[in-house]
Amino acid sequence: MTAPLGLEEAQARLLALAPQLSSERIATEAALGRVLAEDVIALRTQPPADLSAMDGYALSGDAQAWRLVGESRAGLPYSGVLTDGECVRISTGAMVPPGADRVLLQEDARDDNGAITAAPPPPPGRHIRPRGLDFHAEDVLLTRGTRITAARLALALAAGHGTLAVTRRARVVVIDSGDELSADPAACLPHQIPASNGAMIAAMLAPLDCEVNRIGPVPDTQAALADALARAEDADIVITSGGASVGDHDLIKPALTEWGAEIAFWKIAIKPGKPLLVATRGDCVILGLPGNPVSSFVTAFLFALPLLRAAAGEHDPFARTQKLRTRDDLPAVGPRREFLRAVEADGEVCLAGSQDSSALTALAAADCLIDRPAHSPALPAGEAVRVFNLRNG
Ligand SMILES: Nc1nc2c(c(=O)[nH]1)N[C@H]1C(S)=C(S)[C@@H](COP(=O)(O)OP(=O)(O)OC[C@H]3O[C@@H](n4cnc5c(N)ncnc54)[C@H](O)[C@@H]3O)O[C@H]1N2
Ligand code: MOO
Repeated sequence: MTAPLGLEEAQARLLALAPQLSSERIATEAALGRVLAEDVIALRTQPPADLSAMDGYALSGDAQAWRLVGESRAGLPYSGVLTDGECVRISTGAMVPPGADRVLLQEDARDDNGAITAAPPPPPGRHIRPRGLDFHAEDVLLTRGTRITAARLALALAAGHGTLAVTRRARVVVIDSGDELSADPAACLPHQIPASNGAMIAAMLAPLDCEVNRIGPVPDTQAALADALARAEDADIVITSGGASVGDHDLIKPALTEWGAEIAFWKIAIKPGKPLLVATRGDCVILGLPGNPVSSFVTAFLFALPLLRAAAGEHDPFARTQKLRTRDDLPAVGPRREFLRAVEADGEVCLAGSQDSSALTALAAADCLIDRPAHSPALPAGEAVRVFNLRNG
């Protein structure tokens, strides 16, 4: 039997298998959460002209008083050219007329029958946003592989893009498996538990904007699993949970083999999450997550999310980590690298409760995972530890 793989080696082997999704062109307004398939290059300059940053008066030159000759409104510019000693009323976002070189704040202005005086007089350039302050036509604003956030969506629109080329949505099938699982959490018999992993995994994938099709709970028979897998023919990625271990009723591995999948690797030296199984069938990648809910969560976080980000072509598919001080004494670590459920407060971390791989209460309280290397000795409170932030998804 081969030894369980280390985390980074397993992640690298998985990402090397990631399907490369094709691209499609969609409305920019619909692109939230999608990944750019090409660079976004500015089609226009922003602002397109010198604009006023304040409501007030656009002045021409230094003077004791400026003669009011008109108005420049946002979307309705003044059509003339100002000469020294002239001014126009101007609103925020309106074009500064040719000849004007500064803007006087309305609150600092006095209007004596069209003679505008200033206290204090503004220096040249004051309150003018110069043309191109934000970006110029032809600037590369966003690069291929960037995921669209609300701000990036606004930037693409401002740059003149009504549509964007993005990676198509991954088709993901999520399968719950286990004889003990009840589909209805409100109608659970004493020998049953509610199926919760599939919904949890789908919720973790939601920010990555995939097409998720849920199947199950599927009973622990090879025929039932074969039926479920047959429904996943079109999937780019199949994620199962449960049945990944070595018990007599852990049938994911044989069911995958029967389906024609090839096992790429099985078992990772991490806790929780040891029985993770990875297989391929054509371009489809199958992740067999362990059934314990926390093991399912941690392996989805460390493997499924990076796999989907990589399939979409995202630059950096891995979650970010930071170093924080632990407020609790941490126990020694065995041969498996451990991911402890923890809560961050004021730049420190403390354990979130039971570290059993079935304990959803601690997972639900946690907002980060403390990463403890295999074979680490016990660590006293106050020492620095590496932490994965779960808020980053
Ligand atoms: N002899 C050994 N036994 C086990 C080993 C081992 O190496 N040798 N590994 C243990 C580890 S580590 C884990 S993790 C679990 C994983 O087992 P499975 O992936 O086969 O999961 P199941 O046995 O099917 O279920 C485990 C546990 O999780 C609950 N479960 C399963 N699916 C769901 C779901 N969709 N929603 C909610 N809860 C679910 C299930 O009821 C079980 O309680 O194996 C150890 N055993
Ligand atoms: O992965 Mo298992 O949850 O380590 O017990």
